[in-house]
Amino acid sequence: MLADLTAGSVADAETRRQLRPFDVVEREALAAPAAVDALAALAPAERVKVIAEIKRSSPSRGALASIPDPAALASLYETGGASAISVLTEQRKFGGSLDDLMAVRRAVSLPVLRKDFIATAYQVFEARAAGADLVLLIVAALDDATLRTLYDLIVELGMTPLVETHSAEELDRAAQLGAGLIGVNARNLSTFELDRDLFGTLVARFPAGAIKVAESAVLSPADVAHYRAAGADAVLVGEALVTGGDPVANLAAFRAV
Ligand SMILES: O=P(O)(O)OC[C@@H](O)[C@@H](O)c1c[nH]c2ccccc12
Repeated sequence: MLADLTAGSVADAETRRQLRPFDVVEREALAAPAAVDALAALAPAERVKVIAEIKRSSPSRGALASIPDPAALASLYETGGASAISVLTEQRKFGGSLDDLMAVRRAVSLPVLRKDFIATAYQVFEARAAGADLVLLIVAALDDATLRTLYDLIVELGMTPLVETHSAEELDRAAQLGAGLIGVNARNLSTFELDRDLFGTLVARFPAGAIKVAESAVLSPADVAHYRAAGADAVLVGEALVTGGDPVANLAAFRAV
């Protein structure tokens, strides 16, 4: 599934490149307003930081929410105290787009994450041109050379990589990069199995100074407390916020942990 999602995202980017060639997107990326410092926004603090996600559907859960106005939802997330906004831009299974990201960019001053299956430089330049401040890199989807190349490009463009892992070996690969923002996804992106305890199992392997993000499977404040107790600096929440009614109230409850 992860290979299929990555191949699909790369293919869709290739289609876009036919209309907007690399040099055009590169020029737009270099002309974009400077990226926001995401590490400062997500730095460890007294209270857990929340990365609030805009996600319409997923392969594991199907349709979640139509989200006709992602900018309005992002504004509610900002009001609710989110520290960053994650925007799914993968279209085939998650119903997202770069248009969503650009709309969110115009609506909030928080750091914005491009959540997608990134495997090419073109996709990184697209993210910057659209106003992203962070870009997701999924360790399991990339070989070491590609991971290194894309990591360096994201940093070179002034953005922050969120390096996502799902095993000890992948966390060690993230540490090798010198990543300052590392996530552990409770969800296995190939089998969809969920393991909220994986973060706690791996927390000791985070490099000193890296910001520790627990991703997925937060359905209640108790889940946030579980990740916080295990050492998470931040949590990444999607489904519970897009399906759970009042996002401002939900965020307040998550942050009160
Ligand atoms: O909806 P949840 O269980 O709160 O999960 C959010 C987020 O962690 C999840 O959407 C996610 C984490 N890593 C990803 C990589 C690709 C697509 C999606 C994801």
